[in-house]
Amino acid sequence: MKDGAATVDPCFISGGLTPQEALALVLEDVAPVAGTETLRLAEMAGRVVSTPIRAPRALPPFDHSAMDGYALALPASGRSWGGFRIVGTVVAGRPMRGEIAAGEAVRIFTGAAFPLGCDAVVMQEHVDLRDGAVFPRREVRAGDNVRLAGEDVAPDEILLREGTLVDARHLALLAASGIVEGKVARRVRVTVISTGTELRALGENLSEGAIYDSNRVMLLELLRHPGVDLVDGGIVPDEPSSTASAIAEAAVTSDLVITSGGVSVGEQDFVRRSVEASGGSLRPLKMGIKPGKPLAFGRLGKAVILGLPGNPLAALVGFLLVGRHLVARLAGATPIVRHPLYAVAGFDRNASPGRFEYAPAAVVGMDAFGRPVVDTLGRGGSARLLPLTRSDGFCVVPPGVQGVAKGDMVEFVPMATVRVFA
Ligand SMILES: Nc1nc2c(c(=O)[nH]1)N[C@H]1C(S)=C(S)[C@@H](COP(=O)(O)OP(=O)(O)OC[C@H]3O[C@@H](n4cnc5c(N)ncnc54)[C@H](O)[C@@H]3O)O[C@H]1N2
Ligand code: MOO
Repeated sequence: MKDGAATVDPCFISGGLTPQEALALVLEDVAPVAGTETLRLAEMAGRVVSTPIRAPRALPPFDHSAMDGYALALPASGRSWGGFRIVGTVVAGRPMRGEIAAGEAVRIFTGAAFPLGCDAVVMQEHVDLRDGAVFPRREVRAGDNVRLAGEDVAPDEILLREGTLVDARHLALLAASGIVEGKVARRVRVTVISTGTELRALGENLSEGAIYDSNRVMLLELLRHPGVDLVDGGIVPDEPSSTASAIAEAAVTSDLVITSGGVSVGEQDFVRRSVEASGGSLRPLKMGIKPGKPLAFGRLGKAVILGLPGNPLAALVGFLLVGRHLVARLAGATPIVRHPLYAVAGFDRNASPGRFEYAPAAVVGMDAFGRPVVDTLGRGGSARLLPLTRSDGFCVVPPGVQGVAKGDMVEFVPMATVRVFA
């Protein structure tokens, strides 16, 4: 494919559901957690608004000047030529008493309450001053440089909708409105468990055939957020009873249990059987993706279970495509609509029949049109971590006959979005 964005040939989505279809099925099955708490303003950052917050007052609360200059009381004719006698000064925080008569002016500063009787503000750069009067050098119209009470927010208007993930901008809006506290959804409790007899925790000795557990620290970091009550569920060996009891225990206190490893088809893949043995269910998602195909989703009691594959890149992609959305849904956050970004492929790659391939890629430059060019950094593989650390995101190679050729536009998912609530 040479021109335009790589499109998906539906005949080739035979390997499973598209990521969007699989996510929609999963989210259909998950409801936001019940329970709210009331928090002080600064503590609301990173939390999800559970009840709409309305404006107790207008913003701005009073008419005021947008510039340093002179507030003019225009004559009935509306003309602004000639001199306006300066009768006082008004600064921010100290409103002026009394009313200004037509033909008079007040020295005014940005943020100062607009004096009664005045019609407009002229910037100080646009006037001449003579004999205690101000002479505008250009026409001034009523309303110029005046910010009216309520022009930003009307009283009782909704400031934050239910489902808003509170960030610095929302805190500023609430503070401007004088709101000291607000109701947010309770934090979502997520437990992360690594499964695998070969896994060792950091600090332990590596015996023959063992590796250090790297998924847990990665997933915990991707989940670290004020809206998440994180639990490190440790490592469980590939053994039915310990896997079952670790998952069952976590499911009692957690809204979401994320496991990695043990979800594939081998006899040593105990996660599904463990969840089922405890009375829950866990099904492969049948998502047509590479890596990450063995992803599984289910329930145990009230908890949602997400089984990520063991290979680190596959676990990360599973978290990108499903895990982070599950947490957002459980928290009651309004889904963030992100339109796909595209970049110019600096590489050739065959498509994987029936699978969307997520290939770590780095931005390596710009083309003649100023568009970013991305490259996939040589040989990848779902067990490799080093190329991942050198990448800026993922290129999505869609299923289709042609694959991607140098110069094609490919979807690019920035690494910054591979996080909870991102
Ligand atoms: N016969 C088949 N074998 C496999 C298939 C398949 O379809 N048929 N799929 C392969 C794919 S793709 C993946 S991905 C893996 C997923 O398998 P599991 O989720 O069951 O994962 P494990 O077998 O437990 O581990 C896979 C790999 O990852 C390493 N691992 C596991 N946990 C961690 C961790 N916490 N930190 C670092 N590395 C971890 C583990 O040692 C294995 O090397 O299955 C393929 N096989
Ligand atoms: O999910 Mo596996 O790592 O696709 O390669």
